[in-house]
Amino acid sequence: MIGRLNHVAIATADLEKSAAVYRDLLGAKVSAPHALPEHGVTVVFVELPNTKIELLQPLGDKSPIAAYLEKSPSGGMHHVCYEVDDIAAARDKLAAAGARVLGDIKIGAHGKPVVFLHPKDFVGTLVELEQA
Ligand SMILES: CC[C@@H](C(=O)O)C(=O)SCCNC(=O)CCNC(=O)[C@H](O)C(C)(C)COP(=O)(O)OP(=O)(O)OC[C@H]1O[C@@H](n2cnc3c(N)ncnc32)[C@H](O)[C@@H]1OP(=O)(O)O
Ligand SMILES: [Co+2]
Repeated sequence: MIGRLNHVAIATADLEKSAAVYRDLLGAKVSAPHALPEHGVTVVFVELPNTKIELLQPLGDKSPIAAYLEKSPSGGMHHVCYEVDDIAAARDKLAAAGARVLGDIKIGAHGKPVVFLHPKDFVGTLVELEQA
């Protein structure tokens, strides 16, 4: 079902400082910050030759990454995103198998449909699916 690794997301309380680590220390191509109020995050994209890193900072008072940062104030790996050909079919198949699907399919940071799967059903890792 899953295809390419689309991105790995890292939660941070200080987006500017984290972007500087990737840009200035690691020498990566780093975007300007994009606010995504529908997702409750501001994101910076780090372009790597074979995938992307998303640096995420909470946006608004109901951010889905706020509780994570309370537990890990220095930040950390938040989710992995795999590409699928048909996101509705993937969601339905996983839900039928008993996996917890978190909310509805939404349009994600790359303008494509995305949906999240509960970390407790995926080896302790929050999984995002993105339609390729
Ligand atoms: C940039 C836009 C978009 C894109 O296109 O790429 C994005 O990536 S947006 C990214 C942010 N959006 C989301 O994360 C949406 C989905 N997330 C959620 O629905 C919630 O965050 C959650 C996963 C259900 C957790 O909700 P929360 O209120 O934080 O619940 P708990 O704190 O009670 O956590 C329950 C349980 O799960 C563990 N947990 C939580 N988050 C993670 C995580 N990221 N990775 C691994 N494990 C996680 C948490 O520790 C709890 O465990 P226990 O303490 O053992 O119960
Ligand atoms: Co993501």
